[in-house]
Amino acid sequence: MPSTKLTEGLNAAQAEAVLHVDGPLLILAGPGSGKTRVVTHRIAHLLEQGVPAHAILALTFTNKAAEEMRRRVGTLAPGQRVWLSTFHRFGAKLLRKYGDYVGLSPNFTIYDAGDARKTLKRVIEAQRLQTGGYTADRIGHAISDAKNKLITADKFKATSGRPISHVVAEAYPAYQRKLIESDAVDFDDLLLHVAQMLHDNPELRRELDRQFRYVLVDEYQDTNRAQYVILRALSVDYPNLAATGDPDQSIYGWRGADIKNILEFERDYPNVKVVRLEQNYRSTGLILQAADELIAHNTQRKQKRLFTEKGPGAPVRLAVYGDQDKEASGIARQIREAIDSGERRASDFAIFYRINALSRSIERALREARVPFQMVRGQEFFQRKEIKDVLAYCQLAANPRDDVAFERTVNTPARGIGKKTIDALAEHAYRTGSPMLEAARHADATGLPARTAKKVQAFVEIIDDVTRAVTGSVEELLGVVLDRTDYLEKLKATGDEEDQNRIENIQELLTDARQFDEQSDEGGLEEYLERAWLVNETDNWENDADKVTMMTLHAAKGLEFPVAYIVALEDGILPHERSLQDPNQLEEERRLAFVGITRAMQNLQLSYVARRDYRGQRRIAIPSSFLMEMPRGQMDVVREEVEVQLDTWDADPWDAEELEEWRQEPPPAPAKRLPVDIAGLMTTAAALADDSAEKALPRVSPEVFRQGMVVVHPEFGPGKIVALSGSGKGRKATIRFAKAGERRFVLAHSPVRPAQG
Ligand SMILES: Nc1ncnc2c1ncn2[C@@H]1O[C@H](COP(=O)(O)OP(=O)(O)OP(=O)(O)O)[C@@H](O)[C@H]1O
Ligand SMILES: [Mg+2]
Repeated sequence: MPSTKLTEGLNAAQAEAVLHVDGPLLILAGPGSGKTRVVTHRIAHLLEQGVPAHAILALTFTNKAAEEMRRRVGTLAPGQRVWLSTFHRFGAKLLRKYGDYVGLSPNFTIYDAGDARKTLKRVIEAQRLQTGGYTADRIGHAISDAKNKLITADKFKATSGRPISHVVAEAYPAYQRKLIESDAVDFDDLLLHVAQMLHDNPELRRELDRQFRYVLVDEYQDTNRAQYVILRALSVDYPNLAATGDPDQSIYGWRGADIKNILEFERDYPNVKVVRLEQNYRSTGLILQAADELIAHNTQRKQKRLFTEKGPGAPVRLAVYGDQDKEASGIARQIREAIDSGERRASDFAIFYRINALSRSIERALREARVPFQMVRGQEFFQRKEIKDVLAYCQLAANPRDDVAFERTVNTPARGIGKKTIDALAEHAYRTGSPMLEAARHADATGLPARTAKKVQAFVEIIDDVTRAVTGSVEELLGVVLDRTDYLEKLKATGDEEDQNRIENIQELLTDARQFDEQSDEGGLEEYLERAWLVNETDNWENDADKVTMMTLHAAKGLEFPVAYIVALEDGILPHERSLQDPNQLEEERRLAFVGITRAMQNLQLSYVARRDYRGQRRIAIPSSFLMEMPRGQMDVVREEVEVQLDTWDADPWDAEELEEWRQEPPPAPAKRLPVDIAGLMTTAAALADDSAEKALPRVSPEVFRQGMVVVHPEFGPGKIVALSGSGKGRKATIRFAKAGERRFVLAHSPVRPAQG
């Protein structure tokens, strides 16, 4: 039986899922249990069973995941071209073909967030809509929210008690009309239009359902309403939908992802086969246990079993640093040493953070330690001004109704067409119901001064020339744009260093276009632009480069690394401050931490610092409440801060004798395991409020403390008691710390200990 090759090395549950052919299938399982592996093997198995490649559709959330799946299917079933894509690119493809169902031409433009926001602003201005003080950004978010929930512009209703909804009720339909008039869509439309088109046109739905007979979705827990409806519509007559997911890894609630989709799956397909995978093949036991205990604190979840046969492995390290620079250099040093000793290679390591802003000190430290690294960041290249400028010419040539591209290009590079002229053209376009390029074509009839009209005319001629070049290769087309606009020459002429960088970027764009022309068989400008606009955060990640990976926790989903670091486990960062008021959001933050922890295969370090410069402020950092929820007794607790404090001791006005005593018998030495229960490190407000956490604090009687005594505090380092008051549980101490200054503690609740302890 040929399929044994595909199930070789799989466990029974995995094999069962792989060999399942017809009928709905739901694979619910924790991290590292082989869900993604099952999807690829299942595709290969379907092919082996004689299912034609074009009848299989596999949807993922990032281009990288799609690419990786394509690669793996390629090795299992060489030469077969299955449709593997992200939801958004799949949506774009369908709309190119069937866009007339929703009023789009095949050349429609995809607006990124910036272009969409510009359009919204223009609409608000042109129609003089009352915004009630809400910014275009806020309104845009509300519209996006509605779209993700499949609430179309005509169905959106203002609700009393939500003032913004009254603004949105006016702005949303106007914005949507403008998009259609511009033959453009925003990202959300790529799903919304498709869902609507499938809903409104039963014959089209039937046709596509038949075409995509087998649909597979990985990371199903992150689907939103629109994606759910699309999947549902494609699996009515041929209900061969296979979804894999882990509700505990749902981290896109803020983008409308809805865990309910999993529950509805079981309702919509009553005869669904549900497979649970329970063996984790990725991580060692102690890492898994830390993850498991953390996620157990989420209330809205089902308990899952997950085991590993890898043994306990190394304990999870919990490292405390003085500040973010020490955190960064500490990590860089560890990595450097592991590489130098030959124990590890750079690509074994990943460093995760909650937000991109935290990456700066790490980047610097890795550079100083000469550790090669790659930072995975979104969209950047195609978001650069010069790149958007040049591509906007192509965009306008492809779609003459694209007013955003018109406004971007009409005076870039500067050709003496000012804001007044542009406003006059916009006004004329609005009145006559025509696109701005059309208004520009009749510039002499718009009442503009003759000289200005001439300049506008010259611009229109450039666009016409570019339009004639659209049928050629993308590289040639870009050549025509650069040639007709003198874009490069004008940058060269400024002599500005920034502009010289821009020139290099444009050259990189030309290279990118050349590669595209060579590789794509269908090719074409739309395809190229689509690729440019639908880039994901992880697109620039090279998984075969020997470099340390740095990325946000969101980007880390689905990946794995032998060694992982999660930095800044501090309240307000992870969990993010936005989530602190809302239990649902707090649970999503916990899932995000869970995703991070479960990326690690053999080693995991979690860290926080005592002081962090963040958002332009230096502040005392409070360890994340999530740390309290993990099995701290089994972690390796490492502090590097005390040493630092001693180094700066001289600045302190304490007497020399006392200092000498300190040096001879130092408190917890750097980089050594503390005898203190790690719970003692957790001085969060939560710890004080939470009875069980309090019990875990080291038991030192408040009566032990004396005036003048040298004590140590896990965050602030060593300090000296300068005042005492009260007694028993109410005994309070004022302690002066070398760096953090004077602070007051209720001793019974504080982790302060005598220095010798
Ligand atoms: N039966 C197996 N035998 C050996 N290794 C396996 C087996 N199944 C999966 N693996 C390996 O375990 C690791 C995790 O698998 P995979 O990435 O498919 O898990 P996942 O469930 O998709 O995880 P996540 O939820 O994080 O996306 C991979 O390195 C994979 O190759
Ligand atoms: Mg996976």
